[in-house]
Amino acid sequence: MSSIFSLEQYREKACKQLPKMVYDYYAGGASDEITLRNNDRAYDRLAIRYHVMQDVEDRSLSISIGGERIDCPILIAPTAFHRLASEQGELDTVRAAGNAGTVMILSTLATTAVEDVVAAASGPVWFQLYVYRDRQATRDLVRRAEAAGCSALVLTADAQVWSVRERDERNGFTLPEGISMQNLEASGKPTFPETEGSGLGAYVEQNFDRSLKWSDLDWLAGLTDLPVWIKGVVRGDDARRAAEHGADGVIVSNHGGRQLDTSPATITVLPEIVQALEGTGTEILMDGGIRRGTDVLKALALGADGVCIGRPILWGLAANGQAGVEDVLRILANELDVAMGLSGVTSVDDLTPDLIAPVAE
Ligand SMILES: Cc1cc2nc3c(=O)[nH]c(=O)nc-3n(C[C@H](O)[C@H](O)[C@H](O)COP(=O)(O)O)c2cc1C
Ligand SMILES: CCCCCCC(=O)C(=O)O
Repeated sequence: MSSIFSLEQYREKACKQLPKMVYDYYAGGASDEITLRNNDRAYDRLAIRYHVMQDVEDRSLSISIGGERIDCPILIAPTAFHRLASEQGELDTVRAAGNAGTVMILSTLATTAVEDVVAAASGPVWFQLYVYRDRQATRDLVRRAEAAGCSALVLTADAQVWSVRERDERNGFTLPEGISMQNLEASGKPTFPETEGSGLGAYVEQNFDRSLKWSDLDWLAGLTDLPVWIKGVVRGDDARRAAEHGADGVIVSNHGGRQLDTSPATITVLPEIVQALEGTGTEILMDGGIRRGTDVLKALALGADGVCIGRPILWGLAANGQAGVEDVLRILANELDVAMGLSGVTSVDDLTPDLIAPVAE
């Protein structure tokens, strides 16, 4: 019987086990980490106005997303470098995703090749795309993701310019010998720069396309038959533009507080984005600071079709590999199930905005 009951306990365990450079990279945010903290805290400022006497004997957490039915509305956000947390890295994560009945979104910067990840999967894998200055390298990534069997592409739009990440600078973040960005081997862009301080900024500077604009979303949507999502949106007008430029889905995200510090907590901008996308058929996911089932419930009630979690997956992975990731997903899903039952709701579709109210001061 596990003595871990919460995602916070997984974070504490991972913190004890991981080298400081890795823990800080996973845990950290941009600059003063204000958005990082606000992502978490914003859920506490919302109360759940629950119903009673609703017969909640039979409950289901299943949802349809991107044309697929999955058991659990908690998806795995794309995060780089899983082999810094466990030897099997992304293979552990994708096996856990399959057993939990959810989607894994694989990072461009995975430390396992997309072909190997999909081969180990028993559920859907989506591919997160960073657009490289070298468009042929970007096309190659798309073709590899398609050929491997990924079922959607997720274009990350909030990292054209690298943020200031003081923890990584202080620690001189680098990739250890033997760990590399496996999806970029073919395009000859696998190397992590040797620099003073963190190599992350230098890599992004050299490789990511800073000129990314809305017409590039049309370009990507025209390049592939896969559904295209855009990740990193925090405004209604941008969400609407994304839909106009061919996005099938939008991920409301501020990159877990790792890019523009003092950008808004994602749960606070979700209603604006839901409103902007009304009637467009564009699906909505959101991430940032989700650590409790009640956080998930609030996001779903305010109009997200599902949520993603980033760091808690890495904590599970570091603490206990595949079993740790499965346990993180199990704990959060169980908390959501309890929160739904106690709110008088039996299915995700029945979570509605009237359940949520600002906490009275
Ligand atoms: C260590 C780490 C690496 C990340 N790498 C990527 C990435 O490669 N691509 C991407 O689009 N987002 C990346 N993100 C952002 C996550 O996809 C997600 O937006 C964020 O982690 C959600 O917040 P949470 O960690 O509070 O759940 C990363 C986040 C972390 C913590
Ligand atoms: C190799 C440099 C880029 C790493 C990007 C991973 C990421 O998005 C993050 O937030 O960290």
